[in-house]
Amino acid sequence: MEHASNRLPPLIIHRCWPLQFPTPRQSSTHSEIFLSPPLVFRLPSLQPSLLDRGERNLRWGVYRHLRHSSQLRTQRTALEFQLFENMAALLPKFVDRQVLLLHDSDFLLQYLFLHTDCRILDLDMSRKAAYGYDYDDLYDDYEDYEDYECYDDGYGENGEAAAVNEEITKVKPGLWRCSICTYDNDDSMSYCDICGVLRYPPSNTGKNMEQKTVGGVCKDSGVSRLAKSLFASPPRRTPNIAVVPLPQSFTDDIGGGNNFLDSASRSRCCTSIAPFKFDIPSPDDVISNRLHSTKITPRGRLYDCAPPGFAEKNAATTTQPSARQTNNSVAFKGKTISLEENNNSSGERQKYFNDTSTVLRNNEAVAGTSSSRRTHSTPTRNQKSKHDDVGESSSLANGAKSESLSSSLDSMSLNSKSGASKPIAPKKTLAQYKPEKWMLPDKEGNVMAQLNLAIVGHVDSGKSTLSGRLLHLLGQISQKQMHKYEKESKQQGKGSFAYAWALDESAEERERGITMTVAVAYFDTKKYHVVVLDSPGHKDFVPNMISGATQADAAILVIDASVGAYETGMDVTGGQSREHAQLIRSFGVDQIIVAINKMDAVGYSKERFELIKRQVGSFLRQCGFKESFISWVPLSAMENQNLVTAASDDRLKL
Ligand SMILES: Nc1nc2c(ncn2[C@@H]2O[C@H](COP(=O)(O)OP(=O)(O)OP(=O)(O)O)[C@@H](O)[C@H]2O)c(=O)[nH]1
Repeated sequence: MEHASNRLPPLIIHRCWPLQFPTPRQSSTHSEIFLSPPLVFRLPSLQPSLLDRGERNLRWGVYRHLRHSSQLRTQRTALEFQLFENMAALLPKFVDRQVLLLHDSDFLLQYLFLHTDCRILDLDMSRKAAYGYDYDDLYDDYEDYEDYECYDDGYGENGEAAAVNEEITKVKPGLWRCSICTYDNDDSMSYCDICGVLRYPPSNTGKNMEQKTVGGVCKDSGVSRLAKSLFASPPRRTPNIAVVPLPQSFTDDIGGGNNFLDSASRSRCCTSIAPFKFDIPSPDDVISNRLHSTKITPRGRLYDCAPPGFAEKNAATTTQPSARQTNNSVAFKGKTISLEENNNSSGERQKYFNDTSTVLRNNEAVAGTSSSRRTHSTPTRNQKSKHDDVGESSSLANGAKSESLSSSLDSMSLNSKSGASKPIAPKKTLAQYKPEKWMLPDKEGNVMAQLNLAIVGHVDSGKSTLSGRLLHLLGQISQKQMHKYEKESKQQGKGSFAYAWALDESAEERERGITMTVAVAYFDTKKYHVVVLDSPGHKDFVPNMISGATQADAAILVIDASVGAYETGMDVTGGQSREHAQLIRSFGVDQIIVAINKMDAVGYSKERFELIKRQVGSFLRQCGFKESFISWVPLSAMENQNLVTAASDDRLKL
């Protein structure tokens, strides 16, 4: 066995809560690295092109292939790649031993302890007892970590971990385990019966996704920037860090070497945000049956990452799996893109979409009918609203109309001096859309990769409202259900939260008017099963937010443009806009849409938008986001500006 110590200096591994990463130290005698064990470990060398330090180099596809491999995540530090290189040599042995079946990083730590000269500083006392690790009192200041008991992965003081984990990870024949909520589904299910997450790997691989084309997406339609961002793939990335290639045995082990890696990377890792797929509108009852919102439950993987007590704490306010049958709401975290973006041929946005046009060009998307357990029906066409939604739905259904909608407001401009926008009452009816061709599901293919999309941002920035509104516009929330939310929220004197109620399901969340747990919803695009992770914005629930963020492939950062609220969110001493952006990036998310919400509250001021864009952009670049991976969208979730369709208010046209 080749010991990593042959190639690397002794390594001290610190385990710590992700928010407490200190600066690693390196001396001539040893190196240090800080690991956040419950989070995602970026396996090295799985695909060289993904090994840019700033990139997310491993996605869930790989995890799933490795049968729910260890969850371990390293902070990006100068030393990270030392561990990566080390792991490149170690991983084949891991796979051989099937230790990747285990759920936590302890096996890695144990392995390194046993087979290398690494000095392992494990901050979990019980494990220290079990493994006999040395403990250095110098690091007592990490005692906070011990508060997070939910990080316990089953390793008891009696060293029964392996047996426990083996039992946990064992899936009975005829079942498959959801990677998100860990529910054991019947083999016939393509989606998790509890949380709706796409089965991966699929039971029926179907046609090669590469054979699908998505040409012409959004070209002519009135689709907004938000929708387009969801369709778009980011620019191709160029690796800038040399990588030690994996031994052949490892690539063989994980499923066919390059073929697998290519496949995994295509579907999961690197390049594309899925083509956006709108479910075909359907009658209320069908919608009710099709859609559901669920919180990630204590049994779910997300809670594995939360501090101890959170699972229990949130159990009371968490929608249990059964709630799926009674609640039609679906959490959607969306990106907003303006129609204008569609027609804009200049500037960054155009560049972005030029860069990201691969998917768009190829997409003839198709939406929403991929779920085998869903019932599809012909869209109803008799429920058109007289409200704005109708116009938007019309423009969504027929791209040509979007221009006329826009041109009808040509006299307006994005200027604060033009005054506050005319208040528009929340829409009361469900728009029924006639889906465009690109919205329709890919009937030819039956396999979709999964894209996890997190919605993050400061408390009260409008994340849930934006999500609920989008779901409504997309026909994912029925008219009947929306009326119910409106009625109930008004009865509680919280009428403005009607859309948020689609996501904030628990009594406590509704009472307090804040999201407390991550809401999960989904929708399908032609090639992707998009899982929406609606994160709480209150700082008290950062661990919950993290639990969602660690799953994310892409994110929408919602910024409240209101005077005072924006500044608070960006405050260095607790602004959650800042913290969420940092966290999202540190968890490997590099594609982000900044949704500058509540533009109505600042009179759709272009100056305000530009100010926020400049300041937040600067901060995001500091966080490590690349300019080309950031998309900016001014919008008003409440007034339905720049969501699914282009803004009807010219002041929002950039
Ligand atoms: N004026 C205006 N108010 C909005 C807009 N979007 C949301 N709001 C209001 O902002 C308040 C908070 O909205 P939420 O959707 O609950 O915000 P959130 O970010 O989900 O809140 P947390 O999940 O608790 O962080 C509600 O009263 C909404 O009505 C908008 O576009 N314009």
